[in-house]
Amino acid sequence: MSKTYDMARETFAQWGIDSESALQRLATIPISMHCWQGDDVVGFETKTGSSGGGIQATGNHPGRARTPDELRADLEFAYAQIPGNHRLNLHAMYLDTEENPDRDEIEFRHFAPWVDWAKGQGIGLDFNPTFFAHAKADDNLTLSHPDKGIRDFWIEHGKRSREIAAQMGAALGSAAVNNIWVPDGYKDTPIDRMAARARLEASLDQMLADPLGAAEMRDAVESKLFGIGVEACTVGSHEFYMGYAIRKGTLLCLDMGHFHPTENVADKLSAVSLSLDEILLHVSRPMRWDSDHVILLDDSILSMAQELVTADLLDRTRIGLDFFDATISRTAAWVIGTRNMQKALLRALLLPLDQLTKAETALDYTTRLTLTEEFKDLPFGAVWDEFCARQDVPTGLPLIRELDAYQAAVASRG
Ligand SMILES: C[C@H](O)[C@H](O)[C@@H](O)C(=O)CO
Ligand SMILES: [Mn+2]
Repeated sequence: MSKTYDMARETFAQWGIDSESALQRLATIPISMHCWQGDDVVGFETKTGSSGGGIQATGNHPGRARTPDELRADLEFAYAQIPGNHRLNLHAMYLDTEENPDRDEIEFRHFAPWVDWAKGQGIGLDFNPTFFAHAKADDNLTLSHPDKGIRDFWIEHGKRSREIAAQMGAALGSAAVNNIWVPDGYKDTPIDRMAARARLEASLDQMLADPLGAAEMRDAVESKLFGIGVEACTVGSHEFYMGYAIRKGTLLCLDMGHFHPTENVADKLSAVSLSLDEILLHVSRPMRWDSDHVILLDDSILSMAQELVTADLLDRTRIGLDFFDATISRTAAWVIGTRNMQKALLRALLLPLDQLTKAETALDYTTRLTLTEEFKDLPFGAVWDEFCARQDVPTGLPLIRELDAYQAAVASRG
């Protein structure tokens, strides 16, 4: 134990906070790191369509992973710089096979190398059907397309994705979340929103009809406000999916970039959790729109972590990340973003909750404000450094040296 940590431990103890319990709790919280930060959401299929689903990585920093092996090597490096034991969130378009199955033909075996690798790493996997970057998504309509043939194609893709997720969960002994994000929408004002939403609902019902075991997989549905090319209407809006998740018992995915920029997504956690068993988060940093910037240790992330702790939602929330920045080192992006999520959680775990709730219940808002502001000066950094040291993960200058050296080693990738 370092001297600095020892002093910090004393300081927190004076406020009635046990930093050791905070460290122990933090070590048990897995973050599901998204594979798509490593290759700018390109995937490993032979591309058949132009639709990017309105999401777009910008930048051309050297080092993009071009193969599953390169992506796994980058992930291994990133995990080694992140304290704790985490998960990988895979999209269906990241299959690893010599075959070229269409989306409605994918099977578990096309992802077997990922499962073997995850076993070796001791990490869990999560999964996502990919309803974009395909010729049959070029109308910006998939599960809600007026053409039954197109809807059926995507329903089959969705069913297969669920089965793959369930087999991943079974193989790894840890339930995989299968998150459904559908980019469907209209660039200009539609006449019949109801018909599109009714079609989406009917398609989802068919996709989810098979009740797969909760020990192997859990379904999640992700809403969105708008995307490039679907500015006027997104079929799978927040209200649509909140109702759907509550009625059907799926997880609701709250992506921090999928709301009006001034909305406080952290505020939604307690509200929706009263009607849902579990929540999935896509922690992101929207800048003016759903720009998917790397998350900072900023107010929005701190509030999110604080809500998870104060509302006692950690055991009912799967924390996933969703950002992609191709203007910086992609491995550094993963490491910085994931560590920031952990740092935010640590700060929340180090709050004097009893004192704060007592003050609030007594309507003593002066004490509540004094406490939150005084707390900002406490030595969180020393506790974080101790956490990293115990997990044998670098901080400060040694971390920067690691990140730079890895980036230099992958920069020659074509
Ligand atoms: C690649 C992801 O599925 C995607 O980012 C989705 O989760 C999303 O947030 C779309 O805006
Ligand atoms: Mn998302």
